[in-house]
Amino acid sequence: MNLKSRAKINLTLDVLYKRKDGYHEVKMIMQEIELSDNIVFKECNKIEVNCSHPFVPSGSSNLVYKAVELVKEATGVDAGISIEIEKKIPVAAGLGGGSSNAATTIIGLNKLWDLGLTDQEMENIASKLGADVPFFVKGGTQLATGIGEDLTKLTKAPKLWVVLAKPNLGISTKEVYQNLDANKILCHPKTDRMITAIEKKDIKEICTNVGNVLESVTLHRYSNVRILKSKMSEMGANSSLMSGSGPTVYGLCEGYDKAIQIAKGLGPLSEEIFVTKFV
Ligand SMILES: C[C@](O)(CO)[C@H](O)COP(=O)(O)OP(=O)(O)OC[C@H]1O[C@@H](n2ccc(N)nc2=O)[C@H](O)[C@@H]1O
Ligand SMILES: Nc1ncnc2c1ncn2[C@@H]1O[C@H](COP(=O)(O)OP(=O)(O)OP(=O)(O)O)[C@@H](O)[C@H]1O
Repeated sequence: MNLKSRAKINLTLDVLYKRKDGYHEVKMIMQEIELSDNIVFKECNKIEVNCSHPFVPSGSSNLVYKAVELVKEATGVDAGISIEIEKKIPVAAGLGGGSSNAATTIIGLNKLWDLGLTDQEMENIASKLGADVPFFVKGGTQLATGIGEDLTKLTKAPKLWVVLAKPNLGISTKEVYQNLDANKILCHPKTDRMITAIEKKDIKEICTNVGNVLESVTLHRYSNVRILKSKMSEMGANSSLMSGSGPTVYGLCEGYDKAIQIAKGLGPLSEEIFVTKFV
């Protein structure tokens, strides 16, 4: 069996405060995009996870392996599986690639092993793997609160093209959160306005209200992320923003031709550029 494992961007990402457990209380709107990895499931008598990407581990330290173990633990199934991850989503990029692979694994095993898990049960398993993982069980457009695991599905957002540009550096999400002072955030995104804009399918308002407080950490540190963001807007994207903890920057466009034009223009500045769209 083959399943697509799609990436996400953060349309908004607000941090409300730092919790006692070290995590941050967030309020963010996540959007699934078409850019995807391919996950191949094959019958096997033990757990095997392989990925040929140089920065992604094979074997037991891969999030996918951990997802298989958790599904087995939660359901009592005694079976093996061989999983191959064909990577296209840039790694350590702010696009949730590993989280998506883990969620797709839970969904895939639920089908293959006929487990009858509900979305809520799959989200509960997913939340043990990472803050971003539960989102990918249902995908689409969702409001995420808590550390990212309290999810509310929103109306489907209107179709927008997305130009993604990933500078040649990997970023640790943990470090970015550690370097954020939640008491000194100057500008919080207007999440509620974004929700209304999505409900009304108001593209102009959606593009006006994107915002990510983690930009204050990553843009401050890396000039190439700053440059990519401003180039996207200069070249005519309706808006541009960093996704997650970065370093990927995205530009939103109403038309495919504009998105392609921007992607071509960014060519010399970034090795990994993709044109994709909202799911
Ligand atoms: C930046 C985002 O990708 C936005 O969607 C997420 O908030 C991060 O999600 P993620 O990568 O799945 O995060 P995890 O793997 O659970 O956590 C990585 C590290 O990020 C920090 N972390 C994560 C989520 C959160 N709400 N507060 C945090 O402080 C913690 O230090 C944690 O050790
Ligand atoms: N299946 C996987 N796919 C990608 N990375 C994985 C996987 N399993 C473990 N990892 C490790 O997780 C780290 C983060 O990779 P990932 O691509 O998920 O980051 P990200 O896009 O920044 O995630 P997020 O947006 O959730 O913070 C990488 O350094 C990688 O080695």
